[in-house]
Amino acid sequence: MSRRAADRLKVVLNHLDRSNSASVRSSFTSSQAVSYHPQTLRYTFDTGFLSPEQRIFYEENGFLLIKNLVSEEDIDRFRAEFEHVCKGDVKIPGMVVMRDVAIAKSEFVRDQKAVSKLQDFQDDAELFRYCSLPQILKYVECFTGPNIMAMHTMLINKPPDAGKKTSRHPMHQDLHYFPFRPVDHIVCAWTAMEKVNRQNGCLVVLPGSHKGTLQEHDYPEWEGGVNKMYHGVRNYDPNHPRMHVEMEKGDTLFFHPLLIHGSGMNQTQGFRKAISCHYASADCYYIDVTGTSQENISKEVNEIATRRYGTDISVSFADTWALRGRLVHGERTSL
Ligand SMILES: CCCC(=O)SCCNC(=O)CCNC(=O)[C@H](O)C(C)(C)COP(=O)(O)OP(=O)(O)OC[C@H]1O[C@@H](n2cnc3c(N)ncnc32)[C@H](O)[C@@H]1OP(=O)(O)O
Ligand SMILES: Nc1ncnc2c1ncn2[C@@H]1O[C@H](COP(=O)(O)OP(=O)(O)OP(=O)(O)O)[C@@H](O)[C@H]1O
Ligand SMILES: O=C(O)CCC(=O)C(=O)O
Ligand SMILES: [Fe+2]
Ligand SMILES: [Mg+2]
Repeated sequence: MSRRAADRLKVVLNHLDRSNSASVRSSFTSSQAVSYHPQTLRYTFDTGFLSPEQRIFYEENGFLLIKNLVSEEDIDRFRAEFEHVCKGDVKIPGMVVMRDVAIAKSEFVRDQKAVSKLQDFQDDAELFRYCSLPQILKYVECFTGPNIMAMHTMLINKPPDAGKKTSRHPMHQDLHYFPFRPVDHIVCAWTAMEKVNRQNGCLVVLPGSHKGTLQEHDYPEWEGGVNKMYHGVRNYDPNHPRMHVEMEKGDTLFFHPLLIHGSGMNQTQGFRKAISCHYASADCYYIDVTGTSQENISKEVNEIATRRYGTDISVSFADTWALRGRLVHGERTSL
C-alpha cells in the first residue's frame, strides 16, 4: 500500500473507532463494535480502485453496496431476454428454469409459466453479458485478483407469495454450495433489476457474519414447504441484528460467501427481479467435501446430475462447477 493510501486509512480507522460505521450502526449493538488494525485487512486486494473507506466497510461488514452500477438499458435487455426464455423462444442447454415449490406442487396451476429463477445462464450470451460488464469486474478484481471465473449465475424472479411463505429464501451462506477455496477469493455480485424493498423481499443480511466459519445447513422446518436446495443455516436465531438492504434498479451488492443472508417473502403482486453472478479467482482449487457439512448439498447436486446425465457418466460435485465456470478476465489457471 502506498504511504498516501496508508495515511488515508489511518484517518478512516480513527473515524471508525469513533462512529463504528454509522451506516450500519442501527443494526449493531455497541458490544459488537470491532476495533481495527491496518495489518489485519484481509478481504480485499489493494488495486487502488476501492477507497480505504470501502475496503474497511467490506472488512467489517462482509458486503459493499454500489449505487447505480448497471445501466437501465442493460437491465431492460436482461429483462427482455428473461421474457424470451420464459416464453420458450430461447432454449439454452444446461440452463435450469425453476418454479416456486408452491406452484410446482400444485396440480391446478401446473402449466402456468411462473418462473421463480433461472439458474446457470452461462451459455446465454445476452444474459451472460452481465457477468462480463467491465464496471462490475473492476470491483470483482478487488476481491478475486486478476484471474476471474464466473462460477454461478442466476436471474431471480421472486414471485408474489402464494400464501405459504414459500417465496422466502432462508438465511444461508453461499459457500455451502461451493467446493472451492480459498473462501476470501470468492465474491457475489447481486444487481437489483428494479426497486427492491422489504415489501417485495429484498436481501436481508447479518452484517459481520462473514467473519465466522461455514455453518451446518439444512432445510428449515417451514410449514408451507421450502424450495429445492434452499438450505438455511441450522438453528437460525431470528433475534440476531440484521439489515434489510433496500436497493434501486441498477444498484449492486458485492458480498462475501460466508455472509449470512436470505430474503423475506414477496408481499407485492409483482415478481421481484435480480441478476447475480458468483465469481472466484481462477487460482482457487477444488476441495473434497466428503465428511464435511457440505456433504448433504453435494449429495443433492449429485442426485440431480444423475437424473440429468444418467448413470453412465459420473459427474462429481466439483465437476458440476468446473463445467459451468467461465473465464471472464485474465487466465484460467486452476478452476
Ligand atoms: C449460491 C448458491 C445458492 C443457491 O444456488 S440456492 C438454490 C439452489 N437451487 C438450485 O440449484 C435449483 C435447483 N432446481 C432444480 O434443479 C429444478 O428446478 C428441480 C427442483 C429439480 C425441478 O426440475 P424440473 O425440471 O422443473 O422438474 P419437474 O417440474 O419435473 O419436477 C421434478 C420434481 O421436483 C419437484 N419440484 C419442482 N420444483 C420444485 C421446487 N421449486 N422445490 C421443490 N421441489 C420442486 C416437482 O414437484 C417434482 O416432484 P415429484 O417428482 O413430482 O415429487
Ligand atoms: N427458520 C429460519 N431459518 C432460516 N432463515 C429464516 C428462518 N426464518 C426466517 N428466515 C429468514 O429470515 C429472513 C427474514 O425473514 P422475515 O420473514 O422476517 O422477512 P422480513 O423481510 O423481515 O419480513 P417482515 O417484514 O414480514 O418481517 C428471510 O431471509 C427469511 O427467509
Ligand atoms: O435473491 C434472493 O432472494 C437471494 C438469492 C440467494 O441468496 C441465492 O440464491 O443464493
Ligand atoms: Fe445466497
Ligand atoms: Mg420479519
